[in-house]
Amino acid sequence: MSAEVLVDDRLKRAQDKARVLQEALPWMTRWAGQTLVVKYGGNALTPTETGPGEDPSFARDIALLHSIGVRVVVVHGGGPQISQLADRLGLETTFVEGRRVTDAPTLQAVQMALLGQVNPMLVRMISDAGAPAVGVAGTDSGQVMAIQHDPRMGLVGRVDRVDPTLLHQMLDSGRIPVMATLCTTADGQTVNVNADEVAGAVAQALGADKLIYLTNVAGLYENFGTPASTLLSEVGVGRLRQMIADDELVTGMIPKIASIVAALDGGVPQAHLLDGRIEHAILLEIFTDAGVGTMILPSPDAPR
Ligand SMILES: Nc1ncnc2c1ncn2[C@@H]1O[C@H](COP(=O)(O)OP(=O)(O)O)[C@@H](O)[C@H]1O
Ligand SMILES: CC(=O)N[C@@H](CCC(=O)OP(=O)(O)O)C(=O)O
Repeated sequence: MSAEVLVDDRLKRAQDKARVLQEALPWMTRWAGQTLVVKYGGNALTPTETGPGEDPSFARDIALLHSIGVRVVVVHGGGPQISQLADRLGLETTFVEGRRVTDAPTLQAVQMALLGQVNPMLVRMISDAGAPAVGVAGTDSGQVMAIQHDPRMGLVGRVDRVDPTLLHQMLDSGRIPVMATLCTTADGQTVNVNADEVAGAVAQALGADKLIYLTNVAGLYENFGTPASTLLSEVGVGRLRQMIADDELVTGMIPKIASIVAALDGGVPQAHLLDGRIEHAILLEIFTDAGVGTMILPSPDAPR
């Protein structure tokens, strides 16, 4: 290759980077000082034989958002990691409408996987990326209180209320709270709560400006699992209500969409469903004009 072609090539790459920066800058200004709740689904991590799987690009994205002044809270799941551990312990796994039936031994597996594996791993990854992450659980200081709603589900709760005081204090002091979704009932019982639900309730209690769910699909599909399946790039809460009423949602999408509807009804202005397995999914969503995944707005004409 001639010297001119090489110089040309370097110039083009530098110009591409300059274009990316130019596109990102207004979005950086727009999001500085805003509060973002990111729900990191266990499905966005690929579990390995020895651990829950790692994702340094996610950690670097979170650290970058923090460095430009975004107040970030990470709420994580770990469903596949819990199932893997339960399987090793010889425990049977049963899900009802996207929620795990949880008896006492299963609750121990949930605690081991979330508090012993996934939470410390995410805290370490974000810290390694240069940002001050702090591991917390819904049970800490009773910040997420839950109600045992269905005896058939066992030690499973639904969020009753969130006290955001501790989270605000951590955000005010420049920390990134990373929350595991074990919660407490009024009589002091620790319960397993679906992470989508906790993320939505935390976003609402914090008055967050954006709620992002990272999962293992490109976004929300109409006619999911059929040849007519289509990705929705933008959708209003009204359409989501219709999908729930028409039983169009299955498995893990049920708690996700229900919690997004509740969060937007509770004042969170926008939510996103993104494929967390895509490198830099969050940055692509926040810092590009086109965005990726599915954007959910209270109404079609709501501000972006
Ligand atoms: N309409 C839909 N659009 C996209 N995914 C759907 C839909 N309905 C059900 N799903 C399922 O929801 C899953 C994501 O939920 P879940 O397994 O709970 O992930 P996570 O661990 O990220 O919370 C997808 O892998 C997909 O199989
Ligand atoms: C009650 C209930 O279902 N709790 C979930 C908590 C983890 C979770 O929600 O993980 P994902 O976000 O990866 O699905 C569970 O036990 O799997």
